[in-house]
Parts: sequence; C-alpha cells; structure tokens
Amino acid sequence: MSSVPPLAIAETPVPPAVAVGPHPLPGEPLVEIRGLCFRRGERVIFADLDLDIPQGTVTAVMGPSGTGKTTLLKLITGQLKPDAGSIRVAGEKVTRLDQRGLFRLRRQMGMLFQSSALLTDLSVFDNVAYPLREHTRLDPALIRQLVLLKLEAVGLRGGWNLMPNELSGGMARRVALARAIALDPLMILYDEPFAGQDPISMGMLMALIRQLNDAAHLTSILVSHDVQETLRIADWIFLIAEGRVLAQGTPQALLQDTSPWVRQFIDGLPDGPVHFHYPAPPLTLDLLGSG
Ligand SMILES: Nc1ncnc2c1ncn2[C@@H]1O[C@H](COP(=O)(O)OP(=O)(O)OP(=O)(O)O)[C@@H](O)[C@H]1O
Repeated sequence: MSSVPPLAIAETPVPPAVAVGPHPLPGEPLVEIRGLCFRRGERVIFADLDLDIPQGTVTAVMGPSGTGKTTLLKLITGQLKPDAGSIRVAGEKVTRLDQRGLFRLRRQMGMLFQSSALLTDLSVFDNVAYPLREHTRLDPALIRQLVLLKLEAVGLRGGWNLMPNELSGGMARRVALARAIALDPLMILYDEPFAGQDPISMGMLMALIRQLNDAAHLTSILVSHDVQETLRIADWIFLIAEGRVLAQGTPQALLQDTSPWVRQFIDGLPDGPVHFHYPAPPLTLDLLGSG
C-alpha cells in the first residue's frame, strides 16, 4: 500500500529547498534541467526548476500527487515542450530537436510507464522483439539472441512463448521491462512501474530496476509513490512540489532530515505543511454559485 499523503497541493508557503549532502556519484549529468517553466492553462506546474540526473544512477523523483512528475518525464522525452528553460539529455537540447532528432533521442530512452501494456495478440517473445524489428534491420537469428538475453535479464527466458493473458501482473511488467531495454537504451524512465503490484512483485521489480541499472550501465529515472521501496534502491531522490525541488538527497539523508515537509512526505503523514486539496475557491462560494 502506498504511504504517500493523498492529493497534496501546498496552499501555505513551502520551506526553502533542503539540499542534503553532496551527490554520491557526481558524474556528468545525463539529464540537465535549468530554469524549467511549464504551465497547464493557468496552472503553473514548474516554476524555474533545476534538476540534474547523473549518469549511472537510479534517481527517484517523488512528490505529492498532481505535482507534475509524469509531466516532468514527458518534458524530458520531448513529448511536451516547456514554456521556458532548457532540458539537455546526453548533451542534446531536447527543446531544439526536430521530429527526427526526437525520434533518434527516444530510441536511447527506454520507458516503462503505467500504461505500457503488452500487445495482447503477440507472444512474450514477439513483444520483446517488436522494437528490434521496428527500429533495426538486424538478422532474425541475432534478434532471437537479443530477445532471449533481455528475457533472461528479467528472469522470464523460460516464458518466451507465453501469451500476455497467461502472465501475472508482475510477469507482464517484467516483459514490458525487457521490451523497454530491447534497444539497449542509455537511460530508462519508470513511471509508477509497480502500480497494482503485490508487495512481493513490487520488491522483485524494484530489485530488478537496480540490477539492470548496474549491469547494463544504465541511468534510471524512477517516479514512484512507494516511499519505502524507492528509498531502498535509489541513489538520489528529488522531492518536488509547488513547481520546484523542495528537497533532494540520498535516501539516508532524507530519512534523517527533520524539516516538516520532508517528514510529512517520507512518513506519509496526512497532516503537515502540505494540504491535500486541489486549489479551489472557498467552498461557500462554490456552494452558493449557480454552477
Ligand atoms: N493533458 C493534460 N491537460 C491538462 N492538465 C493536465 C494534463 N495532464 C496532467 N495535467 C495536470 O498537470 C498536473 C500534473 O500532472 P502529472 O500527471 O504530471 O502529476 P503527477 O505528479 O505525475 O501525479 P500522480 O502522482 O497523481 O501521477 C496535474 O494537476 C494534472 O491535473
């Protein structure tokens, strides 16, 4: 069960950002975000957000629901364009890329989103082979080897000929993960990859994310509501809300941090500086209004 507070949009001033200790792996940033501003209509999602994701790390982005975590991933992958600021991935300015450039860049990014469903009429093998067949001209014998290696990496080589309806939810996630790494991406983005999983499946998927990251020299960006599991595998965590980074640090440092916002989030407390109401006019005005 998620221990995050329900919907949390701060209505009171938030404390200044807490930077907790030096980054454990101060490598070249693979993703570098500067002065990011993004609105949805009148609503400011990001206001001058700065954030670096160093190569080789598992970096988690956490924060209250509706705070813009999925939006951030979409901005990084170029699916959305910022109103201001810059986003560089592997040295390339995402916002300056044309369609071909974006296509090329996205081939370097594996994505495992909540919605990344398997193609139901294709076997496990064919699901994983799909991106290789679509995006490369590799020989079928080589594709076979690559698919089996990816399935081995997620512990499902033996299930290559199963159909998606024969898989448990956790197995289906693992096949989707094998498919996400089929093209040997530089980085992999996970958006709530454990939603709906039981604790054992979740733990297994988490361990897999860490293992794949280290074995394949990936860089992983993980958006998850599961505080405890995420603290267990991440190298670095960004807590975002109110359009900016409110705190960042190693799991250990955040666990020891005493600022009320960090405590509320890490401990999953319903009460604290962050409120759970989506911004709205006073209730009486709404109730008296004509609708
Ligand atoms: N297509 C859209 N059109 C308009 N507003 C949107 C759209 N998608 C998201 N939003 C709004 O943008 C804000 C950020 O959404 P986003 O999905 O990025 O949040 P999140 O932090 O990932 O939330 P959750 O943790 O609940 O998945 C929300 O207020 C949401 O209502």
